[in-house]
Amino acid sequence: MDTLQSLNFETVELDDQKNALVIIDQTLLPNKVVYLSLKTMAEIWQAIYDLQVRGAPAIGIAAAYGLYLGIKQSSATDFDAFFAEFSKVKKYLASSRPTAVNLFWALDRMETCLMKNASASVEKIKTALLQEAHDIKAEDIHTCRAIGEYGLSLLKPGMGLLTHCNAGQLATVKYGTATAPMYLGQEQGYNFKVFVDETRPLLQGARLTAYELNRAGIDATLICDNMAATVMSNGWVNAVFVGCDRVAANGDTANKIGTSGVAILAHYYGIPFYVCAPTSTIDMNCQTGRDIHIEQRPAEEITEKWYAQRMAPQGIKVFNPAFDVTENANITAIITEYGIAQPPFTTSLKDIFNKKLSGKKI
Ligand SMILES: CSC[C@H]1O[C@H](OP(=O)(O)O)[C@H](O)[C@@H]1O
Repeated sequence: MDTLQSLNFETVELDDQKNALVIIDQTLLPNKVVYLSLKTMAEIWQAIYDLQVRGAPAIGIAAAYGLYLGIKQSSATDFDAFFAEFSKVKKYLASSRPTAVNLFWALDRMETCLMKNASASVEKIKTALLQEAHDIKAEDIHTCRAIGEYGLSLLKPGMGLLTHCNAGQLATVKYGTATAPMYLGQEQGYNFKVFVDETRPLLQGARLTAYELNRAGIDATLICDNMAATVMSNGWVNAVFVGCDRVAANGDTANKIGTSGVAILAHYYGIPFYVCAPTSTIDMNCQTGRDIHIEQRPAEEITEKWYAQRMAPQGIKVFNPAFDVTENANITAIITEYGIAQPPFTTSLKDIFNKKLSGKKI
Protein backbone atom coordinates (compact mmCIF):
# COMPACT_ATOMS: atom_id res chain seq x y z
CA MET A 1 0.00 0.00 0.00
CA ASP A 2 1.37 3.39 -0.89
CA THR A 3 1.39 5.05 2.49
CA LEU A 4 1.64 8.46 0.86
CA GLN A 5 -1.86 8.18 -0.54
CA SER A 6 -2.91 8.88 3.03
CA LEU A 7 -1.20 12.25 2.78
CA ASN A 8 -2.89 12.99 -0.58
CA PHE A 9 -1.75 16.57 -0.96
CA GLU A 10 0.40 18.33 -3.50
CA THR A 11 3.16 20.48 -1.98
CA VAL A 12 3.61 22.60 -5.12
CA GLU A 13 1.69 22.53 -8.40
CA LEU A 14 1.04 24.79 -11.37
CA ASP A 15 -2.43 25.94 -12.40
CA ASP A 16 -1.48 27.01 -15.91
CA GLN A 17 -5.01 28.02 -16.88
CA LYS A 18 -5.19 30.44 -13.95
CA ASN A 19 -1.54 31.50 -14.28
CA ALA A 20 -1.00 30.55 -10.66
CA LEU A 21 1.40 28.57 -8.49
CA VAL A 22 -0.68 26.52 -6.03
CA ILE A 23 0.95 25.57 -2.71
CA ILE A 24 -0.10 24.31 0.67
CA ASP A 25 0.49 27.09 3.20
CA GLN A 26 2.88 25.16 5.44
CA THR A 27 2.82 27.88 8.10
CA LEU A 28 -0.77 26.85 8.92
CA LEU A 29 -0.03 23.10 9.30
CA PRO A 30 -0.86 20.96 11.16
CA ASN A 31 -4.02 22.78 12.20
CA LYS A 32 -5.30 23.87 8.79
CA VAL A 33 -4.76 22.61 5.25
CA VAL A 34 -5.05 25.76 3.14
CA TYR A 35 -4.08 25.96 -0.53
CA LEU A 36 -2.78 29.30 -1.78
CA SER A 37 -3.00 30.40 -5.42
CA LEU A 38 0.00 32.67 -6.01
CA LYS A 39 -0.21 34.81 -9.15
CA THR A 40 2.48 37.45 -8.81
CA MET A 41 6.26 37.18 -8.45
CA ALA A 42 6.00 39.16 -5.20
CA GLU A 43 3.53 36.60 -3.80
CA ILE A 44 5.82 33.71 -4.79
CA TRP A 45 8.90 35.46 -3.40
CA GLN A 46 7.10 36.12 -0.10
CA ALA A 47 5.78 32.55 0.11
CA ILE A 48 9.32 31.21 -0.17
CA TYR A 49 10.71 33.75 2.34
CA ASP A 50 7.89 33.11 4.84
CA LEU A 51 8.29 29.32 4.50
CA GLN A 52 4.74 28.91 3.25
CA VAL A 53 6.54 26.69 0.74
CA ARG A 54 9.85 25.36 2.07
CA GLY A 55 12.43 22.63 1.95
CA ALA A 56 15.21 22.70 -0.62
CA PRO A 57 13.59 20.62 -3.40
CA ALA A 58 10.16 22.22 -2.96
CA ILE A 59 11.73 25.69 -3.05
CA GLY A 60 13.47 24.77 -6.31
CA ILE A 61 10.25 23.48 -7.89
CA ALA A 62 8.32 26.56 -6.75
CA ALA A 63 11.00 28.86 -8.17
CA ALA A 64 11.05 27.02 -11.52
CA TYR A 65 7.28 27.33 -11.92
CA GLY A 66 7.47 30.89 -10.60
CA LEU A 67 10.04 31.82 -13.24
CA TYR A 68 7.83 30.31 -15.95
CA LEU A 69 4.81 32.26 -14.67
CA GLY A 70 6.92 35.40 -14.52
CA ILE A 71 7.75 35.28 -18.23
CA LYS A 72 4.63 33.52 -19.55
CA GLN A 73 2.83 36.80 -20.28
CA SER A 74 5.88 38.43 -21.85
CA SER A 75 5.08 40.28 -25.07
CA ALA A 76 8.70 40.20 -26.20
CA THR A 77 9.05 38.99 -29.77
CA ASP A 78 12.85 38.74 -29.98
CA PHE A 79 15.24 36.63 -27.89
CA ASP A 80 17.27 39.51 -26.42
CA ALA A 81 14.22 41.33 -25.08
CA PHE A 82 12.77 38.06 -23.75
CA PHE A 83 16.10 37.07 -22.15
CA ALA A 84 16.27 40.46 -20.40
CA GLU A 85 12.83 39.92 -18.86
CA PHE A 86 13.69 36.30 -17.97
CA SER A 87 16.92 37.36 -16.24
CA LYS A 88 15.12 40.01 -14.19
CA VAL A 89 12.56 37.52 -12.85
CA LYS A 90 15.26 34.90 -12.22
CA LYS A 91 17.37 37.36 -10.21
CA TYR A 92 14.34 38.45 -8.16
CA LEU A 93 13.30 34.91 -7.21
CA ALA A 94 16.94 34.01 -6.43
CA SER A 95 16.95 36.74 -3.76
CA SER A 96 14.25 35.06 -1.64
CA ARG A 97 16.49 32.72 0.46
CA PRO A 98 20.28 32.16 0.25
CA THR A 99 21.13 28.74 1.69
CA ALA A 100 19.21 25.99 -0.14
CA VAL A 101 21.17 25.46 -3.36
CA ASN A 102 18.11 23.93 -5.06
CA LEU A 103 16.66 27.42 -5.52
CA PHE A 104 19.65 28.42 -7.66
CA TRP A 105 20.04 24.98 -9.23
CA ALA A 106 16.44 25.03 -10.49
CA LEU A 107 16.64 28.62 -11.76
CA ASP A 108 19.92 27.82 -13.54
CA ARG A 109 18.32 24.72 -15.09
CA MET A 110 15.59 26.94 -16.47
CA GLU A 111 18.22 29.27 -17.95
CA THR A 112 20.07 26.33 -19.50
CA CYS A 113 16.77 25.26 -21.09
CA LEU A 114 16.27 28.78 -22.40
CA MET A 115 19.74 28.88 -23.96
CA LYS A 116 19.27 25.45 -25.56
CA ASN A 117 16.16 26.84 -27.27
CA ALA A 118 17.61 30.27 -28.10
CA SER A 119 17.01 29.85 -31.83
CA ALA A 120 13.33 28.98 -31.35
CA SER A 121 10.45 31.46 -31.30
CA VAL A 122 9.62 33.09 -27.97
CA GLU A 123 6.40 31.07 -27.76
CA LYS A 124 8.31 27.81 -28.29
CA ILE A 125 10.81 28.86 -25.61
CA LYS A 126 7.95 29.43 -23.16
CA THR A 127 6.64 25.94 -23.91
CA ALA A 128 10.10 24.46 -23.35
CA LEU A 129 10.45 26.30 -20.03
CA LEU A 130 7.10 24.96 -18.83
CA GLN A 131 8.20 21.42 -19.68
CA GLU A 132 11.54 21.97 -17.86
CA ALA A 133 9.69 23.00 -14.71
CA HIS A 134 7.45 19.93 -15.00
CA ASP A 135 10.57 17.75 -15.47
CA ILE A 136 12.20 19.20 -12.35
CA LYS A 137 9.10 18.30 -10.37
CA ALA A 138 8.71 14.81 -11.87
CA GLU A 139 12.39 13.93 -11.38
CA ASP A 140 12.09 14.67 -7.67
CA ILE A 141 9.76 11.69 -7.18
CA HIS A 142 12.26 9.23 -8.68
CA THR A 143 15.20 10.90 -6.93
CA CYS A 144 13.63 10.68 -3.49
CA ARG A 145 12.43 7.11 -4.02
CA ALA A 146 15.99 6.09 -4.97
CA ILE A 147 17.32 7.80 -1.83
CA GLY A 148 14.69 5.90 0.13
CA GLU A 149 15.79 2.57 -1.32
CA TYR A 150 19.46 3.20 -0.61
CA GLY A 151 18.60 4.44 2.89
CA LEU A 152 16.42 1.42 3.60
CA SER A 153 19.30 -0.89 2.62
CA LEU A 154 21.12 0.38 5.73
CA LEU A 155 18.29 -0.45 8.13
CA LYS A 156 16.60 -3.42 9.82
CA PRO A 157 12.94 -3.82 10.83
CA GLY A 158 12.01 -2.39 14.22
CA MET A 159 14.91 0.08 14.36
CA GLY A 160 14.63 3.36 16.21
CA LEU A 161 15.31 6.39 14.05
CA LEU A 162 15.64 10.11 14.76
CA THR A 163 15.14 13.01 12.40
CA HIS A 164 15.45 16.80 12.66
CA CYS A 165 13.30 19.43 10.97
CA ASN A 166 11.16 18.36 7.99
CA ALA A 167 12.78 16.69 5.03
CA GLY A 168 9.54 14.98 4.15
CA GLN A 169 6.89 15.07 1.49
CA LEU A 170 6.26 18.70 2.37
CA ALA A 171 9.86 19.57 1.47
CA THR A 172 9.62 17.68 -1.82
CA VAL A 173 6.97 16.20 -4.08
CA LYS A 174 6.22 12.82 -2.60
CA TYR A 175 8.67 10.76 -0.50
CA GLY A 176 10.83 13.40 1.10
CA THR A 177 14.51 12.74 1.48
CA ALA A 178 15.15 11.85 5.13
CA THR A 179 11.64 10.39 5.36
CA ALA A 180 11.93 8.36 2.16
CA PRO A 181 13.46 5.32 3.93
CA MET A 182 10.71 5.64 6.54
CA TYR A 183 7.89 5.68 3.99
CA LEU A 184 9.37 2.82 1.96
CA GLY A 185 9.97 0.91 5.20
CA GLN A 186 6.33 1.45 6.14
CA GLU A 187 5.23 -0.05 2.81
CA GLN A 188 7.46 -3.10 3.49
CA GLY A 189 6.54 -3.66 7.16
CA TYR A 190 9.73 -2.37 8.80
CA ASN A 191 7.85 -0.85 11.78
CA PHE A 192 10.38 1.86 12.52
CA LYS A 193 10.00 3.90 15.69
CA VAL A 194 10.85 7.48 14.74
CA PHE A 195 11.82 10.23 17.18
CA VAL A 196 10.95 13.61 15.71
CA ASP A 197 12.82 16.69 16.93
CA GLU A 198 10.35 19.55 17.22
CA THR A 199 13.03 21.79 15.67
CA ARG A 200 12.88 25.26 17.13
CA PRO A 201 12.28 28.02 16.36
CA LEU A 202 9.90 27.31 13.45
CA LEU A 203 8.92 23.81 14.62
CA GLN A 204 9.05 22.07 11.24
CA GLY A 205 9.45 18.78 13.08
CA ALA A 206 6.48 19.20 15.40
CA ARG A 207 4.23 20.86 12.83
CA LEU A 208 5.21 19.04 9.66
CA THR A 209 7.18 15.81 10.16
CA ALA A 210 5.03 14.63 13.06
CA TYR A 211 1.95 15.48 10.94
CA GLU A 212 3.25 13.56 7.92
CA LEU A 213 4.42 10.44 9.80
CA ASN A 214 1.28 10.30 11.95
CA ARG A 215 -0.98 10.45 8.89
CA ALA A 216 1.11 7.73 7.24
CA GLY A 217 0.63 5.47 10.26
CA ILE A 218 4.33 5.49 11.17
CA ASP A 219 5.23 5.16 14.89
CA ALA A 220 6.43 8.70 15.63
CA THR A 221 7.33 10.28 18.97
CA LEU A 222 7.72 14.04 19.19
CA ILE A 223 10.57 15.32 21.38
CA CYS A 224 11.98 18.72 22.20
CA ASP A 225 15.35 19.33 20.57
CA ASN A 226 17.05 19.20 24.00
CA MET A 227 15.84 15.60 24.50
CA ALA A 228 17.82 14.06 21.64
CA ALA A 229 20.72 13.16 23.96
CA THR A 230 18.36 11.30 26.31
CA VAL A 231 16.71 9.16 23.65
CA MET A 232 20.14 8.36 22.23
CA SER A 233 21.67 7.50 25.61
CA ASN A 234 18.64 5.26 26.34
CA GLY A 235 19.60 3.22 23.27
CA TRP A 236 16.34 4.06 21.50
CA VAL A 237 18.00 5.44 18.35
CA ASN A 238 19.81 3.15 15.90
CA ALA A 239 20.27 5.73 13.13
CA VAL A 240 19.70 9.41 12.40
CA PHE A 241 18.36 10.60 9.02
CA VAL A 242 18.32 14.28 8.09
CA GLY A 243 17.83 16.29 4.93
CA CYS A 244 20.09 19.05 3.67
CA ASP A 245 20.05 22.45 2.06
CA ARG A 246 23.54 22.54 0.64
CA VAL A 247 26.30 19.91 0.71
CA ALA A 248 29.84 21.17 0.06
CA ALA A 249 32.31 19.21 -2.07
CA ASN A 250 34.02 17.88 1.08
CA GLY A 251 30.72 16.64 2.55
CA ASP A 252 30.21 19.45 5.09
CA THR A 253 26.45 19.91 5.11
CA ALA A 254 24.18 22.88 5.79
CA ASN A 255 20.84 21.87 7.20
CA LYS A 256 18.29 23.25 9.64
CA ILE A 257 19.79 24.86 12.75
CA GLY A 258 20.41 22.20 15.39
CA THR A 259 21.46 19.50 12.93
CA SER A 260 25.15 19.80 13.74
CA GLY A 261 24.37 19.29 17.42
CA VAL A 262 22.41 16.13 16.62
CA ALA A 263 25.35 14.89 14.55
CA ILE A 264 27.80 15.51 17.40
CA LEU A 265 25.52 13.65 19.81
CA ALA A 266 25.16 10.75 17.37
CA HIS A 267 28.94 10.62 16.95
CA TYR A 268 29.37 10.56 20.74
CA TYR A 269 26.87 7.68 21.14
CA GLY A 270 28.22 5.75 18.14
CA ILE A 271 24.97 6.13 16.19
CA PRO A 272 25.16 6.34 12.36
CA PHE A 273 24.27 9.83 11.09
CA TYR A 274 23.00 9.91 7.51
CA VAL A 275 22.46 12.94 5.31
CA CYS A 276 19.89 12.32 2.57
CA ALA A 277 20.99 14.47 -0.35
CA PRO A 278 19.59 14.66 -3.88
CA THR A 279 22.52 15.55 -6.15
CA SER A 280 20.64 18.80 -6.83
CA THR A 281 21.51 19.78 -3.25
CA ILE A 282 25.22 19.03 -3.57
CA ASP A 283 27.22 22.10 -4.54
CA MET A 284 30.58 20.98 -5.93
CA ASN A 285 31.52 24.64 -6.39
CA CYS A 286 31.38 25.05 -2.64
CA GLN A 287 34.66 23.62 -1.28
CA THR A 288 33.77 23.41 2.43
CA GLY A 289 30.97 24.29 4.82
CA ARG A 290 32.66 27.60 5.51
CA ASP A 291 31.71 28.69 2.01
CA ILE A 292 27.98 28.20 2.66
CA HIS A 293 25.90 31.37 3.21
CA ILE A 294 23.77 30.78 6.30
CA GLU A 295 20.44 32.61 6.24
CA GLN A 296 19.77 34.85 9.25
CA ARG A 297 16.12 35.28 10.14
CA PRO A 298 13.97 37.72 12.17
CA ALA A 299 14.26 37.77 15.98
CA GLU A 300 10.48 37.52 16.32
CA GLU A 301 10.65 33.87 15.27
CA ILE A 302 12.32 33.24 18.65
CA THR A 303 10.86 35.93 20.91
CA GLU A 304 7.17 35.80 20.11
CA LYS A 305 6.09 33.60 17.18
CA TRP A 306 3.72 30.76 18.22
CA TYR A 307 3.03 32.28 21.64
CA ALA A 308 -0.05 34.00 23.02
CA GLN A 309 2.35 36.38 24.74
CA ARG A 310 5.93 37.47 24.11
CA MET A 311 8.39 34.98 25.62
CA ALA A 312 11.45 37.20 25.90
CA PRO A 313 12.08 40.72 27.26
CA GLN A 314 11.77 43.61 24.86
CA GLY A 315 15.15 44.71 23.54
CA ILE A 316 16.94 41.41 24.19
CA LYS A 317 19.56 40.66 21.55
CA VAL A 318 18.71 37.60 19.42
CA PHE A 319 20.81 35.37 17.16
CA ASN A 320 18.62 33.38 14.75
CA PRO A 321 20.60 31.49 12.09
CA ALA A 322 18.20 29.32 10.08
CA PHE A 323 20.83 26.66 9.38
CA ASP A 324 24.11 25.30 10.67
CA VAL A 325 26.89 23.26 9.11
CA THR A 326 27.56 19.67 10.13
CA GLU A 327 31.25 18.88 9.68
CA ASN A 328 31.93 15.93 7.42
CA ALA A 329 33.72 14.12 10.27
CA ASN A 330 30.34 13.73 12.01
CA ILE A 331 28.56 12.33 8.95
CA THR A 332 28.55 8.55 8.51
CA ALA A 333 27.36 8.63 4.88
CA ILE A 334 25.61 10.86 2.38
CA ILE A 335 22.74 9.05 0.66
CA THR A 336 22.06 10.23 -2.89
CA GLU A 337 19.89 8.95 -5.73
CA TYR A 338 23.04 7.55 -7.37
CA GLY A 339 24.24 5.65 -4.33
CA ILE A 340 25.68 6.02 -0.83
CA ALA A 341 28.74 8.24 -0.53
CA GLN A 342 31.11 7.18 2.24
CA PRO A 343 34.09 9.16 3.60
CA PRO A 344 36.32 10.60 2.20
CA PHE A 345 33.46 12.61 0.69
CA THR A 346 35.73 14.73 -1.51
CA THR A 347 36.35 11.56 -3.51
CA SER A 348 33.02 9.76 -3.11
CA LEU A 349 30.91 12.78 -4.08
CA LYS A 350 32.99 13.15 -7.26
CA ASP A 351 32.25 9.47 -8.00
CA ILE A 352 28.53 10.13 -7.47
CA PHE A 353 28.60 13.03 -9.94
CA ASN A 354 30.56 10.95 -12.45
CA LYS A 355 27.76 8.35 -12.28
CA LYS A 356 25.22 11.13 -12.85
CA LEU A 357 27.18 12.58 -15.78
CA SER A 358 27.56 9.13 -17.31
CA GLY A 359 23.78 9.08 -17.74
CA LYS A 360 23.33 6.16 -15.30
CA LYS A 361 19.64 5.60 -14.73
CA ILE A 362 18.55 5.88 -11.09
C1 LIG B 1 14.63 18.02 1.86
S1 LIG B 1 15.19 19.62 2.15
C2 LIG B 1 14.59 19.93 3.72
C3 LIG B 1 15.44 20.87 4.48
O1 LIG B 1 14.98 22.23 4.32
C4 LIG B 1 14.59 22.70 5.59
O2 LIG B 1 14.80 24.07 5.76
P1 LIG B 1 13.53 25.09 5.70
O3 LIG B 1 12.40 24.44 6.46
O4 LIG B 1 14.07 26.35 6.33
O5 LIG B 1 13.23 25.25 4.22
C5 LIG B 1 15.44 21.90 6.55
O6 LIG B 1 16.77 22.36 6.58
C6 LIG B 1 15.32 20.54 5.93
O7 LIG B 1 16.25 19.59 6.32
